[in-house]
Amino acid sequence: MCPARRCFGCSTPSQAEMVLREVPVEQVTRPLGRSEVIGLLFRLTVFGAVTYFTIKWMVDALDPTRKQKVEAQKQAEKLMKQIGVKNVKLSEYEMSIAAHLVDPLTMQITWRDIAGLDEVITELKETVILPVQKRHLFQRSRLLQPPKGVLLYGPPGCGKTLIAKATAKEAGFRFINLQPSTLTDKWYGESQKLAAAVFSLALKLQPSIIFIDEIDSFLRNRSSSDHEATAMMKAQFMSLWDGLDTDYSCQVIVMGATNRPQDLDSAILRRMPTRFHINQPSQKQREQILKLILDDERVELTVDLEEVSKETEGFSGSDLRETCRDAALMCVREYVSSGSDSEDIRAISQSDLQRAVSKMKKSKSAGGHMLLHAALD
Ligand SMILES: Nc1ncnc2c1ncn2[C@@H]1O[C@H](COP(=O)(O)OP(=O)(O)OP(=O)(O)O)[C@@H](O)[C@H]1O
Repeated sequence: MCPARRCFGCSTPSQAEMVLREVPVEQVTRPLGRSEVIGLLFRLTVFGAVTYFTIKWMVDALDPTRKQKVEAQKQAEKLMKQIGVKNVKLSEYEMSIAAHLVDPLTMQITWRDIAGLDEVITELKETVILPVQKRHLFQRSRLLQPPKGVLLYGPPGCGKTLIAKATAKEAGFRFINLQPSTLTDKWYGESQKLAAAVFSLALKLQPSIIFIDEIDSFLRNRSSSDHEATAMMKAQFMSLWDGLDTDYSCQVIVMGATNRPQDLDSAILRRMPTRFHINQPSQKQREQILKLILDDERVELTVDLEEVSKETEGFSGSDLRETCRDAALMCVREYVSSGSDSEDIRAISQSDLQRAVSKMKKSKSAGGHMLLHAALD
């Protein structure tokens, strides 16, 4: 007898045919019973579910950004709870942007924390804050709508970030503090989804400010050397930004800060018609900043801040703060080294401030030399 199939050479039936002959015909052709169908469906469902979850688990395990995403999600959920945002469903990408969200209620910076920039503050109040706070007064005028883009430019450490935070705080805006790396250090294609998520999140949480520090590093002059994904992300960012302009009632402002406005793409500059130059503080401004920084500190009555302000030409607000901190630390160091068990640390004196100023001048010029060498190398 031929083993497997029917042998056409002879008329002997194959093994398979023999087996089939033994199964009654009605059993092969009869329709399945109800319980058999249910059993089959159940088995198919279990099989499908196991396959789906296994594949999902494998994809998750292979995703290098998974840990970051989980962290971002936790952070975002915490923040959303804090700011009382309920019933707003966020996508995975919006979640990772929401991790950079700052609640105006928990934000500490107000106008009172900024010295010497009264003109900028007044203009911001008129152009940005008032139209938001008194919407009904401005509603009918297209000209008086708050700008969708504001640029703060000037040397580092002079208060650009302070101004942005205080604006959000005073206007009651939610503040999305975006570092360029959030969008650019991503896998191919992710940047665009994240850029879209920035705007969709800002709209869901409006009124909100999208603050982009070092906006030049992110939206600099477009060049042919741009990576294709970067170029696409920039283009998309701009078109989403334009979308804000067409939506008359939306309350989202993009606020950018830069030390290098000349590096900004002209298309970006056009989208930021309201610009503020936050320059290196003048002598009068330095005196005001020093006064503010030392306001809550123990300072000898003989300290002459006008004198200190004259000696600190070229210092930024941040340099002044560091100088005052150094002077205060001198008092602490003296207290520790004297082994005193007195309840008080002595007040900051004029000579502490003068020593701290010379130290800062030295470190600034050393920094300057280092930069010069780096540029020449
Ligand atoms: N006008 C100011 N009044 C009070 N403090 C100031 C002022 N300018 C700067 N400072 C101090 O310097 C710190 C740094 O300021 P800020 O971060 O706003 O500078 P920036 O211009 O954003 O700098 P960067 O370009 O480096 O981001 C502030 O936290 C504050 O302590």
